Amino acid sequence: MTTLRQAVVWDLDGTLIDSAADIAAALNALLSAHDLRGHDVARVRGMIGGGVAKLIERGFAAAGDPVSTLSASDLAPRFLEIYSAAPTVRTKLFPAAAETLRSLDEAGFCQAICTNKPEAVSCAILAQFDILRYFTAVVGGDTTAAKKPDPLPLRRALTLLGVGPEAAVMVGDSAVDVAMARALGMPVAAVTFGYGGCGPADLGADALVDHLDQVPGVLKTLAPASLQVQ
Ligand SMILES: O=C(O)COP(=O)(O)O
Ligand SMILES: [Mg+2]
Repeated sequence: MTTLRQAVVWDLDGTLIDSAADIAAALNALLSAHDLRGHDVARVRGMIGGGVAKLIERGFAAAGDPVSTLSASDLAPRFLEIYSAAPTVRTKLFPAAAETLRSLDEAGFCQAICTNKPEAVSCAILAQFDILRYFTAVVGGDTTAAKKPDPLPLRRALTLLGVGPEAAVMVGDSAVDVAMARALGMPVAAVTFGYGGCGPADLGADALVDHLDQVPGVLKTLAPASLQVQ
């Protein structure tokens, strides 16, 4: 049996970490500084996944004060300052996240993160939960010139992993994850507990995952047998 390296590229928010409460707290602090009312966590969940500027744009629009894309980008550094000061107060790993990453690592898979969250705070959060060591690469929303759903960050992740798209599977929670993987012809699994916005079944993923401990089994069904790591 061949033992070619096989890779898993993970989304972060809504897939490995349940980060909505800390993101909501930072967004609400920013809204409050502009004399606007905040949103509850459930509402903010649906705003996550497009990167910081998109979150701000959605947050201000929902508070009744739409800001242009340009000023959402202007507000991004302040949001990031607030968020980066306390990114793991209420954030938790989803059940079995650490165990799944460890078992895939032990089975010989190489793993990367491809998130629209900025790279530095993503690495800080992964380190905080002691799972940074499982990733060969962390590609954030500010790492390349484009964000998901553009395939550029996924290409960067694969380059850093040293594999082609035929040897990798994407695991995410949103339409942007599915679209990005499709653009490179990569199989994609979607978690059903994430921040996807639409129903998981509507994402058009190749497989659905209700619990992260199902991921190793799902990888077997999605990856060509010739690439399976023994
Ligand atoms: O939108 C964000 O900031 C991050 O979201 P992601 O980790 O799901 O890409
Ligand atoms: Mg996500």
